[in-house]
Amino acid sequence: MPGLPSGWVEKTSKSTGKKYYFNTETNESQWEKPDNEEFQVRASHLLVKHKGSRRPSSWKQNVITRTEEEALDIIKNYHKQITSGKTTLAALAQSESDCNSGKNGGDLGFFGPGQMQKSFEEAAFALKINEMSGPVYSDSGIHLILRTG
Ligand SMILES: O=C(CCc1ccccc1)N[C@H](Cc1nc2ccccc2[nH]1)C(=O)O
Repeated sequence: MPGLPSGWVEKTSKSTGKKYYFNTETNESQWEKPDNEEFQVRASHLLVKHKGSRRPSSWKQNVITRTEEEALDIIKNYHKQITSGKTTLAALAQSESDCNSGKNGGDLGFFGPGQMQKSFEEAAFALKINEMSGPVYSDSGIHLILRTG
């Protein structure tokens, strides 16, 4: 679990027994766990699903029938197109990603630990800013991940 930003502590409300968060430096309190930016990354991704994907359907194709091997060949081709400078991950995500985030160039926004599938999270957190992964497998299919923040 990501830590709390400095100054924040977790408390339990005496009246409701609910957990809340109190900042010992500012004396502010809030019900939501404060986001810890330093534990967050921002990333975009390009997803190629296959017949074994958790949800073998997408805006592009109602029923996805390609095999995992075929998906890997496609992802490797996209990886080559991006690393050669022929195109960008955002452009390919827009036209090719099997995830709706493709509409937004594959941008997933900021996320912290525990928010994405483990294999995706580990790959994204291992990247430097502006670095792109190789093929990353998740229950959704095979991804290319670009860390942007
Ligand atoms: O879960 C979603 C929506 C993700 C999303 C985030 C932010 C903006 C727009 C979409 N789509 C799945 C495919 C999928 N599986 C993922 C696993 C990890 C990260 C992104 C993923 N995308 C699917 O369509 O099966």
